[in-house]
Amino acid sequence: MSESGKKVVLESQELMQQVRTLHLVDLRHHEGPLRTSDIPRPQAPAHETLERVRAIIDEVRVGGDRALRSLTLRFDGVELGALTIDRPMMEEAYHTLEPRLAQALTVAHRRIQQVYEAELPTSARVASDGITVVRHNIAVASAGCYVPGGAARYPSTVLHTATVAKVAGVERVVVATPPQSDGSVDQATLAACFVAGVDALYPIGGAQAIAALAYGTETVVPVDTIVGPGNLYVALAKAQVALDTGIGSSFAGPSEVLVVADATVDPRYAAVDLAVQAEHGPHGLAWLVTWDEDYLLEVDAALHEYVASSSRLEAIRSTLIDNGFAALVSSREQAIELANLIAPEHLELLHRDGEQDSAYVRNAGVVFVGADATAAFGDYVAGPSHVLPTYGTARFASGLGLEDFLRRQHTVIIGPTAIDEIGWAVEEIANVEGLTAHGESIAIRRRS
Ligand SMILES: NC(=O)c1ccc[n+]([C@@H]2O[C@H](COP(=O)([O-])OP(=O)(O)OC[C@H]3O[C@@H](n4cnc5c(N)ncnc54)[C@H](O)[C@@H]3O)[C@@H](O)[C@H]2O)c1
Ligand SMILES: [Zn+2]
Repeated sequence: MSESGKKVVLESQELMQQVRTLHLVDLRHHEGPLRTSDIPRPQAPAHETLERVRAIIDEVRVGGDRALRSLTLRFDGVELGALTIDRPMMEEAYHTLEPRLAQALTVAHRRIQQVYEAELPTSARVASDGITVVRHNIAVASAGCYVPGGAARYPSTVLHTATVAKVAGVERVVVATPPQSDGSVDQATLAACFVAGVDALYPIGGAQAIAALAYGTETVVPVDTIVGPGNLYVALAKAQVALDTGIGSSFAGPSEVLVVADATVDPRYAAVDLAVQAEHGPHGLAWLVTWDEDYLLEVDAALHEYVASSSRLEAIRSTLIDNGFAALVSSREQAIELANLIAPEHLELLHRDGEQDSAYVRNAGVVFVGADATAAFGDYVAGPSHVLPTYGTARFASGLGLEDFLRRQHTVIIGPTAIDEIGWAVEEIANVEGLTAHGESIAIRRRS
C-alpha cells in the first residue's frame, strides 16, 4: 500500500473510533464510479418464509371465514367477533375522537386529495388515416388497502392509500388491518376510514388478509387490486397472489431514510431525522451522508444523546445497530451519487443547496428539500402517499399513486374511409406473415 493509502486508512480508523451510534463508511478517497459492492446493504427478504405464506393462502382459499378466524387466533392471539366493520361504526369513531386529532386527519386527507386530484390523467385522442384512437383511464372497480397493525397503528396509512384510490375513482375501497389484542380496531384507524371514504374494514392482518382480499371468503368480497405496506408475510403474500389480483407497484417494506446535511444545518435536526424512520422498528435503514468530518461527529453525538432519552429506544437501536450508517463523501456530487446508488425510500436534502442538488436525484421514493424537511411531514401531511418503494426498488418502482388504481384502455374507431386509406397496409403485412384470413377480412370490405 502507498504512503498516502496508509494515511487514509489511519485517518478512517481514527474517525471510526470516535463514531458511537452509526457505522462509518468513508468514501472520500474512492476512485471511479460507486458500485453496489462499495457499500453495505441490508439483505433482501429471505425466501424461507415463502412456503409458510403459501400454506396460509391455501388455508384461506379452502377454509374461508373459518380459516380467517383460526389463523387470526394463531398469529394474533385474537378470537374474532364480526369479520366486517361498516361505515356507521367508522363515523361513530370519528365523532368520538379528540377534536384536534379529528382535525389533523381531515387536514392530511385534504392535502393528499389535492395532490392526486392535480395528477388525474386526461384521456387522449388521435385521428388519422380514417382511424380514431381514444385512450381512456379507467379505475378498477374495487381496491383493498392493507394497513399494518401489529407493532404499531397506522391511521395515516388508511389516508395514504384509500384517499388515492377514491380520487382515482375506485367505487368500492376496503381496508384490512390486524385486530388489537382485544379483537377491536383502534378508534383513530376507524376514524381515518371514515374520513377517507372507506366502504368496509376487515379486522384481519398478515398473509391471511391478503389471501382473503384476493380470493374472497363468505364475508370478504374479493377486490381487483391490493395496495399498502406490510411486513414480510404481507409482502410475500402479495407476490403470490399477483397472478390473480393487481398488487400495486411498490414494494413498501421497513422504513428507510438517507439524510444529506452539512454545517448549514443544526446537527440535532439531522440526528432526529435518522431516528424518525429508525423508530418504525427493525430491518429499517438510516444513512447520514456528509462531506464534513466534524459535522458527522456532531450528528453522531446528537443521535447518541437522542436515542438514550427516546421512548422508542429499542426500536431505534435495533435499526441503527444493523443498518445505521454515516458516510463521509468527498463532495455534494458524490453525496447524490451515493443516494442514487442506495435508492432510499426517503431522501432528505437538508443542506443549503438541496434544491439545486435535487435535480440530480434519479432514485428515491420521495425527496424532501430544506433544513426543516423532515420526512415526518411526508409520513402525515405533505400530500404524496407515504407508501413508497424500499429495498432499493426506487430504481424502477414509484410510490403509490393513481396508476395503481387506473387501467389504460384504448377504444379504436374504424371510420368508413379506413379500408381505402390504410387497409392496403394490413394486407401487405398479413401476406408476409402468411395469415390469409387477416388479409381477406380487409379485401371483402373494400367497396371501391
Ligand atoms: N413503507 C411504508 O409506507 C410503511 C408504512 C407503514 C408501515 N410500514 C412498515 O410495515 C411493517 C409493519 O409490520 P408489522 O409486523 O408491524 O405489521 P403487519 O400488519 O405488516 O403484520 C402483522 C401480521 O403479520 C402476521 N404475522 C406475524 N407473525 C407471523 C408469523 N410468524 N407467521 C405468519 N404470520 C405472522 C400476523 O397475521 C399479523 O397480523 C413495518 O416494517 C413498517 O415499517 C411501512
Ligand atoms: Zn416514518
